[in-house]
Amino acid sequence: SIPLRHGAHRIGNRTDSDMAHWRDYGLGQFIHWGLYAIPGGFWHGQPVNGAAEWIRSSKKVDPKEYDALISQFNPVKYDPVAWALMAKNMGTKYVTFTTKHHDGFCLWPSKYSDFTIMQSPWKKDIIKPFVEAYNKQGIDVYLYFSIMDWHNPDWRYELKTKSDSVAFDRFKEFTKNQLTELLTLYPTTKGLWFDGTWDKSWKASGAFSDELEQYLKKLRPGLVIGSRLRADEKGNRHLDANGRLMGDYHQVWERKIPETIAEVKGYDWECVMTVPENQWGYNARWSGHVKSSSEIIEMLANCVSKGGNFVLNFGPKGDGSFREEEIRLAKEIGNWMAVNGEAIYAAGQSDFRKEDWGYYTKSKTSGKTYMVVFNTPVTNMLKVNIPKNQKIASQKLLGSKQVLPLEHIEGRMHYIRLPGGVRQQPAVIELQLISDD
Ligand SMILES: C[C@@H]1N[C@@H](C#Cc2ccccc2)[C@H](O)[C@@H]1O
Repeated sequence: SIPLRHGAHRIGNRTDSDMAHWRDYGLGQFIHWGLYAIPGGFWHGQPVNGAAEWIRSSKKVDPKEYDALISQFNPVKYDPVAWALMAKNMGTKYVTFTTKHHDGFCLWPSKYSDFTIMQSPWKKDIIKPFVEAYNKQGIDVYLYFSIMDWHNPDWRYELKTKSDSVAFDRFKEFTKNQLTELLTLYPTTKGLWFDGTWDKSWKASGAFSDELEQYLKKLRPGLVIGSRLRADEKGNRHLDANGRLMGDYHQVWERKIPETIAEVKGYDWECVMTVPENQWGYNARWSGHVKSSSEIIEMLANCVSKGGNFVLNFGPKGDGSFREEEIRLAKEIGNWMAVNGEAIYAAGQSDFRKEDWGYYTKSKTSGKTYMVVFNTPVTNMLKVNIPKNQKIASQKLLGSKQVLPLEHIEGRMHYIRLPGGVRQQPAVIELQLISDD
């Protein structure tokens, strides 16, 4: 292997209780909120292509005019208690909240920047009441932080000259100071979700990213940090030059889900997903496909069946209220989770071979296996290939507890018959297995 000073320092996944707790979440919420929620994808009355939270980078937008939005940020409908209740009712176990996106606007009173909530009409910390409200609902809080900061004059995409490096050294110090602030002001933070680390300047800062991660974990032992923070000294990200994961979980799964278990490569991982095609911040015009609650539940079950967590993004409006589509989705997902959550929480990959009708998950607590059914065959007969040395002791529909007919086909192959009728939401069957010596 290639000798590295700033590559992965651990081979294999974390084995501590904080990471075991992270592994069991199942369902998370992402919230993208900031100045970009004010224009909501429009500029001077015209729609701007691309993600709403990237609008400052559009050729149609004068950055100075964008930055002046700070004088309009006064979210009179911001109600973190109501936000946390909506998340709780959805069945959320953890939330990741944007403290600073690429535009550099800080939702907390950072003393290292003049572009914060304190210079807006709101003049109050947004993050503190958010953390308190979510923690009160038993939801763990993770803080999103963009390394790339378009507002900071010391940010560089590339280090071409000596003066670039001098400026970027100041920028690194600024970054470390802001992160220290966040962990000090919000000590219940369970982890940091880094973004904006794809440019050459950061790829050339592998040693710093390594030292920063070690500094943060010393400051907050147990902190969970994904693979998007680090670069090794050769500029590799996520996996170092020896193909080893740099971080506590694989953070590449943005708006995509591994097709196969093999693609997971045994790492801890989560998928972060938008409701429309690619909008994280509020966009007044959702164009293209908007996902239904059943589609989202399928993505959730798919991720859990492959040992990962699924995190759904919400983009509140500039006034702090949520759009109707997101309120409805949270309710519909919550209704399903209330009945079927045991197939998702503290669950992961099962011993069964995947079938066309949907996904198997296995509970780490009860040991039960669950069939999360999305594609009901016209026969209503679900193929089940029972693993060797096991047999099914019971097969019940979650919710109704209705025992379903089990029919042996041949060898390990069986059929479980689903009751007929049209279903609005995916059905879940609980399998109790016993050894078949
Ligand atoms: C979690 C998501 N990461 C951010 C991004 C991006 C991005 C940037 C360049 C090319 C493709 C994707 C989005 O703005 C959102 O914050």
